[in-house]
Amino acid sequence: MWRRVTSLSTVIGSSKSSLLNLRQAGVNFREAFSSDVQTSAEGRISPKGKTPFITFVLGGPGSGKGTQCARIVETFGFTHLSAGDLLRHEISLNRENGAMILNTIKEGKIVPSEVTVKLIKRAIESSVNDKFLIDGFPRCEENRVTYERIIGKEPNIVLFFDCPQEEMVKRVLSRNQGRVDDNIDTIKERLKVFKTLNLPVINYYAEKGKLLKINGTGTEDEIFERVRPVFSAWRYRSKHFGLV
Ligand SMILES: Nc1ncnc2c1ncn2[C@@H]1O[C@H](COP(=O)(O)OP(=O)(O)O)[C@@H](O)[C@H]1O
Ligand SMILES: O=c1ccn([C@@H]2O[C@H](COP(=O)(O)OP(=O)(O)O)[C@@H](O)[C@H]2O)c(=O)[nH]1
Ligand SMILES: [Mg+2]
Repeated sequence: MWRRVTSLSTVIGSSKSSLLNLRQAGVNFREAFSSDVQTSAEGRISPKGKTPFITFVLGGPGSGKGTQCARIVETFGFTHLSAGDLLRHEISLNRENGAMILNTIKEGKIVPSEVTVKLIKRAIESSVNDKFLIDGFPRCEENRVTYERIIGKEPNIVLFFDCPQEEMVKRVLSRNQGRVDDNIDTIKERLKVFKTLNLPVINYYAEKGKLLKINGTGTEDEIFERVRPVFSAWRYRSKHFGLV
């Protein structure tokens, strides 16, 4: 089971108290906020020569990943890499994999890991930033293992937006972005894929002490107030201890 992070909602005040609350919530700080992490055989992947600080953002379809990522970008200066957006961009460019990606998304299945990881790697390498939110990835164990093999490091922390299924379905059906997968049939498949393939990845990170489970219900503002302490703690640590 993942570690419960319900106390996040009560974290207010200084960044120091945020750190304490997060520690009580079971976050492994040595692991989560350390810049002393492995790099790939090809060397460091950040253009600044620094190992980037990577946050994976997970949750079911409609759990609010993209919405909260936009808020984190605005407040904490991260670069948002949505795996789904990177894949949709490939479709729009009519690249060789475009048709395969489109069909996979229509069916609510998972695109082959190497395709997605290469897009993520390219986006990280072409950015001048050194802190990233990777949204909607990894979606299965094979995604996770392929990422670690190609990128050469694990994420520093993993956010999981926990949201009831009925709420996720309601949000997706009213998203109105013209997405080919925002229909009831594909949503059913996406929910199945989430439960069977993504939850094991979420549990894996919980076991490693890297998971921050966030209650994904309530207004966008309320949810962001649960997210904020995570990054306030990160900023405090990076300022005072010189870590990324
Ligand atoms: N807290 C919230 N309450 C109600 N609707 C929300 C909330 N957060 C996001 N939404 C809306 O729900 C839909 C799905 O949100 P999104 O961030 O795209 O989720 P995800 O990236 O996890 O699929 C969007 O239309 C978004 O505007
Ligand atoms: O790493 C990823 C991310 C997304 N997708 C595909 O892209 C779709 C949409 O993903 P996105 O993250 O945009 O959906 P969200 O969860 O935000 O609704 C998924 O259902 C998958 O078919 C994938 O195959 N691999
Ligand atoms: Mg999204």
